[in-house]
Amino acid sequence: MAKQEVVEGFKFEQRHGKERVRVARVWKTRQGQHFIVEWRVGITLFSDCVNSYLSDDNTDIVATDTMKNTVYAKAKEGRDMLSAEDFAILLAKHFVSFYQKVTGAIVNIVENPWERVTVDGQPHEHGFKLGSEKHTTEAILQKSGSLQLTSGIEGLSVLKTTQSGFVNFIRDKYTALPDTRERMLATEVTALWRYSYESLYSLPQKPLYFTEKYQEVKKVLADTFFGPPNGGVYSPSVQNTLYLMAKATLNRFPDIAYVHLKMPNLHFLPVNISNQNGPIVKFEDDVYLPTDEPHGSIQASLSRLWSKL
Ligand SMILES: O=c1[nH]c(=O)c2[nH]c(=O)[nH]c2[nH]1
Repeated sequence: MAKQEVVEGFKFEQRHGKERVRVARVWKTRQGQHFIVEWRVGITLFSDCVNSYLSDDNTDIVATDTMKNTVYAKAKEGRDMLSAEDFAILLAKHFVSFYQKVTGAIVNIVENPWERVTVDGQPHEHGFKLGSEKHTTEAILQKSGSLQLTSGIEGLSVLKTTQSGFVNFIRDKYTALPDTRERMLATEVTALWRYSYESLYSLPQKPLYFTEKYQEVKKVLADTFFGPPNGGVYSPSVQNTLYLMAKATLNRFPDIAYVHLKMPNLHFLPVNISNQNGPIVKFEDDVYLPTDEPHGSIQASLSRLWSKL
Protein backbone atom coordinates (compact mmCIF):
# COMPACT_ATOMS: atom_id res chain seq x y z
CA MET A 1 0.00 0.00 0.00
CA ALA A 2 2.84 2.39 0.79
CA LYS A 3 4.05 4.12 -2.31
CA GLN A 4 7.77 3.78 -2.86
CA GLU A 5 9.31 6.95 -4.22
CA VAL A 6 12.76 8.04 -5.18
CA VAL A 7 13.90 11.13 -3.31
CA GLU A 8 17.32 12.69 -3.52
CA GLY A 9 18.65 9.43 -4.99
CA PHE A 10 17.16 7.20 -2.24
CA LYS A 11 14.19 4.86 -2.12
CA PHE A 12 11.65 6.25 0.31
CA GLU A 13 8.40 5.05 1.90
CA GLN A 14 6.43 6.82 4.58
CA ARG A 15 3.22 6.66 6.58
CA HIS A 16 1.97 8.44 9.66
CA GLY A 17 -0.84 8.05 12.13
CA LYS A 18 -2.00 7.98 15.74
CA GLU A 19 -1.74 4.95 18.02
CA ARG A 20 -3.69 3.95 21.11
CA VAL A 21 -6.54 6.43 20.92
CA ARG A 22 -8.90 5.28 23.66
CA VAL A 23 -12.61 5.95 23.38
CA ALA A 24 -15.70 4.58 25.10
CA ARG A 25 -19.16 5.06 23.63
CA VAL A 26 -22.45 4.54 25.47
CA TRP A 27 -25.78 4.09 23.71
CA LYS A 28 -29.05 4.28 25.67
CA THR A 29 -32.46 2.95 24.74
CA ARG A 30 -35.65 4.79 25.68
CA GLN A 31 -36.44 1.91 28.02
CA GLY A 32 -33.29 2.67 30.02
CA GLN A 33 -31.02 -0.09 28.81
CA HIS A 34 -27.43 1.03 28.23
CA PHE A 35 -24.80 -0.44 25.89
CA ILE A 36 -21.09 0.33 26.05
CA VAL A 37 -18.04 -0.31 23.93
CA GLU A 38 -14.48 0.62 24.83
CA TRP A 39 -12.06 0.77 21.93
CA ARG A 40 -8.35 1.40 21.48
CA VAL A 41 -7.95 2.77 17.99
CA GLY A 42 -4.85 2.94 15.81
CA ILE A 43 -4.78 4.95 12.59
CA THR A 44 -2.21 4.88 9.81
CA LEU A 45 -2.51 7.13 6.78
CA PHE A 46 -0.75 6.80 3.47
CA SER A 47 -0.64 10.26 2.01
CA ASP A 48 1.30 12.38 -0.40
CA CYS A 49 3.18 14.49 2.10
CA VAL A 50 6.77 13.78 1.09
CA ASN A 51 7.58 17.49 1.20
CA SER A 52 7.18 17.48 4.97
CA TYR A 53 10.04 14.96 5.23
CA LEU A 54 12.30 16.83 2.84
CA SER A 55 11.65 20.38 3.94
CA ASP A 56 9.79 22.63 6.37
CA ASP A 57 6.62 22.38 4.28
CA ASN A 58 3.83 20.81 6.36
CA THR A 59 1.00 21.93 4.14
CA ASP A 60 0.11 18.34 3.10
CA ILE A 61 0.07 16.80 6.57
CA VAL A 62 -3.11 15.63 8.28
CA ALA A 63 -2.13 16.29 11.90
CA THR A 64 -2.20 13.18 14.05
CA ASP A 65 -4.03 15.29 16.64
CA THR A 66 -6.79 15.79 14.06
CA MET A 67 -6.91 12.02 13.54
CA LYS A 68 -7.41 11.58 17.28
CA ASN A 69 -10.19 14.15 17.37
CA THR A 70 -11.88 12.44 14.43
CA VAL A 71 -12.20 9.26 16.49
CA TYR A 72 -14.24 11.13 19.12
CA ALA A 73 -16.24 13.08 16.54
CA LYS A 74 -17.23 9.92 14.66
CA ALA A 75 -18.00 8.09 17.91
CA LYS A 76 -20.33 10.97 18.80
CA GLU A 77 -22.00 10.95 15.36
CA GLY A 78 -22.87 7.24 15.44
CA ARG A 79 -26.44 7.21 16.74
CA ASP A 80 -26.79 3.44 16.54
CA MET A 81 -24.58 0.88 18.16
CA LEU A 82 -21.69 -0.18 15.91
CA SER A 83 -19.37 -3.14 15.69
CA ALA A 84 -15.63 -2.47 15.98
CA GLU A 85 -15.41 -3.48 12.30
CA ASP A 86 -18.04 -0.93 11.27
CA PHE A 87 -16.28 1.81 13.22
CA ALA A 88 -12.88 0.93 11.71
CA ILE A 89 -14.38 1.01 8.22
CA LEU A 90 -16.25 4.25 8.91
CA LEU A 91 -13.04 5.97 10.06
CA ALA A 92 -10.99 4.62 7.17
CA LYS A 93 -13.68 5.74 4.76
CA HIS A 94 -13.63 9.22 6.23
CA PHE A 95 -9.85 9.58 5.93
CA VAL A 96 -9.60 8.37 2.33
CA SER A 97 -12.57 10.40 1.10
CA PHE A 98 -12.19 13.63 3.12
CA TYR A 99 -8.51 14.27 2.37
CA GLN A 100 -7.39 14.60 -1.20
CA LYS A 101 -3.79 13.69 -0.30
CA VAL A 102 -4.70 10.49 1.54
CA THR A 103 -4.49 7.44 -0.73
CA GLY A 104 -5.08 4.72 1.84
CA ALA A 105 -5.81 4.13 5.51
CA ILE A 106 -5.34 1.36 8.03
CA VAL A 107 -7.53 1.48 11.11
CA ASN A 108 -7.14 -1.12 13.80
CA ILE A 109 -9.21 -1.49 16.93
CA VAL A 110 -8.90 -3.54 20.08
CA GLU A 111 -12.16 -3.78 21.99
CA ASN A 112 -12.18 -4.19 25.75
CA PRO A 113 -14.64 -6.95 26.65
CA TRP A 114 -17.23 -5.22 28.85
CA GLU A 115 -19.98 -7.73 29.55
CA ARG A 116 -23.39 -6.99 31.01
CA VAL A 117 -23.69 -8.31 34.58
CA THR A 118 -26.55 -10.38 35.87
CA VAL A 119 -28.00 -9.49 39.26
CA ASP A 120 -30.50 -11.87 40.88
CA GLY A 121 -30.72 -13.74 37.60
CA GLN A 122 -31.58 -10.58 35.64
CA PRO A 123 -29.42 -8.72 33.11
CA HIS A 124 -28.47 -5.37 34.61
CA GLU A 125 -29.55 -2.22 32.77
CA HIS A 126 -26.25 -0.40 33.05
CA GLY A 127 -23.82 -2.61 34.99
CA PHE A 128 -20.88 -4.29 33.23
CA LYS A 129 -17.82 -6.33 34.18
CA LEU A 130 -14.63 -6.83 32.25
CA GLY A 131 -14.29 -10.20 30.56
CA SER A 132 -11.00 -11.65 29.39
CA GLU A 133 -10.45 -12.19 25.67
CA LYS A 134 -10.45 -9.21 23.33
CA HIS A 135 -12.05 -8.59 19.96
CA THR A 136 -9.65 -7.05 17.45
CA THR A 137 -10.10 -5.78 13.92
CA GLU A 138 -8.20 -4.07 11.13
CA ALA A 139 -9.63 -2.34 8.07
CA ILE A 140 -7.28 -1.51 5.23
CA LEU A 141 -8.95 0.78 2.73
CA GLN A 142 -7.72 2.34 -0.51
CA LYS A 143 -9.16 5.47 -2.04
CA SER A 144 -10.57 3.26 -4.81
CA GLY A 145 -12.84 1.53 -2.24
CA SER A 146 -10.76 -1.65 -2.24
CA LEU A 147 -10.91 -3.14 1.24
CA GLN A 148 -9.24 -5.79 3.36
CA LEU A 149 -11.05 -6.60 6.60
CA THR A 150 -9.49 -8.75 9.29
CA SER A 151 -10.89 -9.59 12.70
CA GLY A 152 -9.50 -11.55 15.57
CA ILE A 153 -9.42 -12.69 19.17
CA GLU A 154 -6.62 -12.00 21.60
CA GLY A 155 -6.12 -13.84 24.86
CA LEU A 156 -8.68 -16.64 24.69
CA SER A 157 -7.37 -18.79 27.54
CA VAL A 158 -8.66 -22.36 27.47
CA LEU A 159 -7.68 -25.49 29.33
CA LYS A 160 -8.81 -29.07 29.59
CA THR A 161 -7.71 -31.42 32.32
CA THR A 162 -7.71 -34.60 30.25
CA GLN A 163 -8.29 -35.92 26.71
CA SER A 164 -4.88 -34.78 25.56
CA GLY A 165 -1.69 -36.67 24.83
CA PHE A 166 1.51 -36.53 22.82
CA VAL A 167 3.23 -39.70 21.61
CA ASN A 168 5.48 -41.02 18.81
CA PHE A 169 7.40 -37.80 18.22
CA ILE A 170 11.06 -37.86 17.15
CA ARG A 171 13.33 -39.40 19.79
CA ASP A 172 17.03 -38.64 19.82
CA LYS A 173 19.84 -38.27 22.32
CA TYR A 174 18.40 -34.97 23.57
CA THR A 175 14.85 -36.22 24.07
CA ALA A 176 13.69 -36.58 27.66
CA LEU A 177 9.92 -36.13 27.28
CA PRO A 178 8.06 -39.40 27.82
CA ASP A 179 5.11 -40.41 25.66
CA THR A 180 1.85 -39.57 27.37
CA ARG A 181 -1.80 -40.22 26.60
CA GLU A 182 -2.95 -38.32 29.64
CA ARG A 183 -2.01 -34.70 30.19
CA MET A 184 -3.43 -31.24 30.71
CA LEU A 185 -3.86 -29.06 27.62
CA ALA A 186 -3.77 -25.30 28.13
CA THR A 187 -3.31 -22.48 25.69
CA GLU A 188 -4.05 -18.83 25.04
CA VAL A 189 -5.49 -18.63 21.55
CA THR A 190 -4.72 -15.68 19.29
CA ALA A 191 -6.91 -15.87 16.21
CA LEU A 192 -7.03 -13.71 13.10
CA TRP A 193 -9.42 -14.18 10.23
CA ARG A 194 -9.88 -12.31 6.99
CA TYR A 195 -13.31 -11.70 5.55
CA SER A 196 -13.80 -12.17 1.83
CA TYR A 197 -15.39 -8.72 1.31
CA GLU A 198 -13.02 -6.85 -0.93
CA SER A 199 -14.82 -3.57 -1.41
CA LEU A 200 -16.93 -1.16 0.58
CA TYR A 201 -19.86 -1.95 -1.66
CA SER A 202 -20.02 -5.68 -0.92
CA LEU A 203 -20.22 -5.44 2.88
CA PRO A 204 -23.20 -6.97 4.70
CA GLN A 205 -25.65 -4.29 5.80
CA LYS A 206 -27.10 -6.13 8.79
CA PRO A 207 -26.52 -4.12 11.99
CA LEU A 208 -23.86 -5.63 14.26
CA TYR A 209 -23.18 -8.36 11.68
CA PHE A 210 -19.47 -8.51 12.58
CA THR A 211 -20.08 -8.48 16.34
CA GLU A 212 -22.28 -11.52 15.88
CA LYS A 213 -19.64 -13.21 13.67
CA TYR A 214 -17.00 -12.57 16.33
CA GLN A 215 -19.12 -14.33 18.95
CA GLU A 216 -19.84 -17.22 16.59
CA VAL A 217 -16.20 -17.72 15.57
CA LYS A 218 -15.19 -17.69 19.23
CA LYS A 219 -17.78 -20.37 19.94
CA VAL A 220 -16.67 -22.58 17.03
CA LEU A 221 -13.03 -22.31 18.16
CA ALA A 222 -13.85 -23.12 21.78
CA ASP A 223 -16.33 -25.91 20.96
CA THR A 224 -13.77 -27.58 18.69
CA PHE A 225 -11.07 -27.29 21.34
CA PHE A 226 -13.23 -28.80 24.09
CA GLY A 227 -15.38 -31.33 22.22
CA PRO A 228 -18.77 -32.46 23.55
CA PRO A 229 -19.58 -31.69 27.23
CA ASN A 230 -19.61 -35.35 28.12
CA GLY A 231 -16.38 -37.04 27.19
CA GLY A 232 -14.81 -34.19 25.23
CA VAL A 233 -12.56 -35.03 22.31
CA TYR A 234 -9.05 -36.50 22.33
CA SER A 235 -6.23 -34.18 21.24
CA PRO A 236 -3.13 -36.02 19.95
CA SER A 237 -1.21 -32.73 19.69
CA VAL A 238 -1.72 -28.98 19.85
CA GLN A 239 -0.98 -29.05 16.11
CA ASN A 240 -3.93 -31.33 15.34
CA THR A 241 -6.32 -29.43 17.60
CA LEU A 242 -5.25 -26.12 16.05
CA TYR A 243 -5.83 -27.48 12.55
CA LEU A 244 -9.30 -28.78 13.45
CA MET A 245 -10.18 -25.38 14.96
CA ALA A 246 -9.05 -23.54 11.82
CA LYS A 247 -10.86 -26.00 9.55
CA ALA A 248 -14.09 -25.74 11.55
CA THR A 249 -13.93 -21.95 11.15
CA LEU A 250 -13.56 -22.06 7.36
CA ASN A 251 -16.20 -24.79 7.05
CA ARG A 252 -18.71 -22.90 9.13
CA PHE A 253 -18.28 -19.35 7.76
CA PRO A 254 -18.38 -18.99 3.98
CA ASP A 255 -17.40 -15.31 4.16
CA ILE A 256 -14.14 -16.04 5.96
CA ALA A 257 -11.35 -16.65 3.45
CA TYR A 258 -8.33 -17.05 5.73
CA VAL A 259 -7.68 -17.93 9.34
CA HIS A 260 -4.50 -17.81 11.37
CA LEU A 261 -4.24 -19.40 14.81
CA LYS A 262 -1.45 -19.08 17.33
CA MET A 263 -1.65 -21.48 20.25
CA PRO A 264 1.19 -21.58 22.77
CA ASN A 265 1.42 -24.87 24.64
CA LEU A 266 1.26 -23.70 28.28
CA HIS A 267 2.76 -26.56 30.20
CA PHE A 268 1.34 -27.89 33.45
CA LEU A 269 4.23 -29.93 34.80
CA PRO A 270 3.62 -33.05 36.91
CA VAL A 271 4.73 -32.51 40.51
CA ASN A 272 6.86 -35.28 42.01
CA ILE A 273 8.70 -34.44 45.22
CA SER A 274 10.65 -36.84 47.33
CA ASN A 275 13.29 -36.79 50.05
CA GLN A 276 15.64 -39.44 51.42
CA ASN A 277 12.70 -41.11 53.17
CA GLY A 278 10.71 -41.49 49.97
CA PRO A 279 7.99 -39.61 48.11
CA ILE A 280 6.34 -36.53 49.59
CA VAL A 281 4.16 -35.86 46.56
CA LYS A 282 3.64 -38.59 43.99
CA PHE A 283 2.07 -37.38 40.77
CA GLU A 284 -1.23 -39.10 39.97
CA ASP A 285 -2.63 -36.66 37.38
CA ASP A 286 -3.61 -34.37 40.21
CA VAL A 287 -0.97 -31.86 41.35
CA TYR A 288 0.75 -29.73 38.71
CA LEU A 289 3.19 -26.88 38.47
CA PRO A 290 1.57 -24.38 36.05
CA THR A 291 4.12 -22.56 33.90
CA ASP A 292 3.99 -20.02 31.13
CA GLU A 293 7.63 -19.97 30.18
CA PRO A 294 9.20 -21.56 28.39
CA HIS A 295 6.19 -22.58 26.35
CA GLY A 296 5.68 -24.40 23.08
CA SER A 297 4.80 -22.11 20.20
CA ILE A 298 2.49 -23.47 17.55
CA GLN A 299 0.84 -21.48 14.79
CA ALA A 300 -0.62 -22.08 11.38
CA SER A 301 -2.88 -20.48 8.84
CA LEU A 302 -5.48 -21.99 6.58
CA SER A 303 -7.17 -20.44 3.57
CA ARG A 304 -9.39 -21.51 0.73
CA LEU A 305 -7.74 -22.71 -2.47
CA TRP A 306 -10.02 -20.55 -4.59
CA SER A 307 -9.40 -17.47 -2.51
CA LYS A 308 -7.60 -14.58 -4.17
CA LEU A 309 -5.65 -14.01 -0.94
O1 LIG B 1 1.15 -30.98 21.37
C1 LIG B 1 2.39 -30.88 21.41
N1 LIG B 1 3.08 -30.51 20.31
C2 LIG B 1 4.44 -30.37 20.30
O2 LIG B 1 5.05 -30.01 19.25
C3 LIG B 1 5.11 -30.63 21.50
N2 LIG B 1 6.41 -30.59 21.87
C4 LIG B 1 6.47 -30.95 23.18
O3 LIG B 1 7.55 -31.01 23.84
N3 LIG B 1 5.23 -31.21 23.66
C5 LIG B 1 4.36 -31.01 22.64
N4 LIG B 1 3.01 -31.13 22.58
